[in-house]
Amino acid sequence: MFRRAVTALCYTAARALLALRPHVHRHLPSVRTAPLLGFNLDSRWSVTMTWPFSSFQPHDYSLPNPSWSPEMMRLYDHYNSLCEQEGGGKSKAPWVRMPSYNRLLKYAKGGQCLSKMVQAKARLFTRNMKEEGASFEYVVFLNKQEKMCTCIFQAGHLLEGPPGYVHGGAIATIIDTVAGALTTYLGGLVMTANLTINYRSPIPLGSVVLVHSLLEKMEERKILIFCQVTSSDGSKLHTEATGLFLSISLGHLIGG
Ligand SMILES: CCCCCCCCCCCCCCCC(=O)SCCNC(=O)CCNC(=O)[C@H](O)C(C)(C)COP(=O)(O)OP(=O)(O)OC[C@H]1O[C@@H](n2cnc3c(N)ncnc32)[C@H](O)[C@@H]1OP(=O)(O)O
Repeated sequence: MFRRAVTALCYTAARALLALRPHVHRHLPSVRTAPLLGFNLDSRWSVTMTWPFSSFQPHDYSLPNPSWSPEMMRLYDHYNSLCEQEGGGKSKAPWVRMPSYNRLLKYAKGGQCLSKMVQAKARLFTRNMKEEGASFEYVVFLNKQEKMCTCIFQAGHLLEGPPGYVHGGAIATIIDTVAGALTTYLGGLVMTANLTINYRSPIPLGSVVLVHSLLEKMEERKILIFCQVTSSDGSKLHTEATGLFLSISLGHLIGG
């Protein structure tokens, strides 16, 4: 369901971008979408394709790869078993796995002065490492009923800060990503306005932790999120954070 919603969002955004930039126009099949960037928990979205840009299906990085540790796999299997299954099984299950690609918009203008070369090479920060297991390995599960996300995060060796532990900026990044995913689901296109982080205990490099992200308050364009990073068994608190996200227009993103 969420995958379809994200696809519809990407599709709608792509159409708007392409309308602004007719010289890159391509044929996009017709699709029934909700209003532009208007995610709604109760809406029923219907799309006839899985990827709006071409017949090429991008790699979904939220699926297991050989670098995932047994603990990562155990948690993945656990949350996956609580999910809606493709084809209708457990359709009432509140959890969905969120797919994750290394680009959000293929033709995003990305501000006013992004060159074609930069556009072509642009990649999502958390998905830009070719070597599996070297940096951010993660999968985000969304609970639609509880309006929360849980991310299973395995921190690779390139994320070192203090010797043997994860860099605080990398922790901030995964928190921003998980909270950003939740707020995108709740509020459409968003940007982080404020992130306040308390680092309570260091995260060992290579370990698997859980990043929980929960809606605290939603007031017009403002979405307030509470986050906790814990050890995989929940016994140790590593990090706490609050994030303020603001719904934005597509024009804000592309410098219009
Ligand atoms: C398209 C396909 C998508 C597919 C999707 C798939 C999901 C895949 C997930 C990936 C997840 C990645 C997640 C990365 C998320 C980033 O990393 S975003 C990058 C980092 N953030 C930025 O660069 C943002 C830079 N800042 C800005 O652009 C602007 O300041 C903002 C945040 C958009 C706000 O500007 P604005 O819209 O003009 O808002 P403004 O009118 O100033 O303020 C509105 C209200 O908010 C309040 N406010 C604004 N800023 C603040 C603040 N910092 N603190 C407190 N209050 C504030 C104001 O006081 C005002 O309040 P009221 O007066 O209404 O009560």
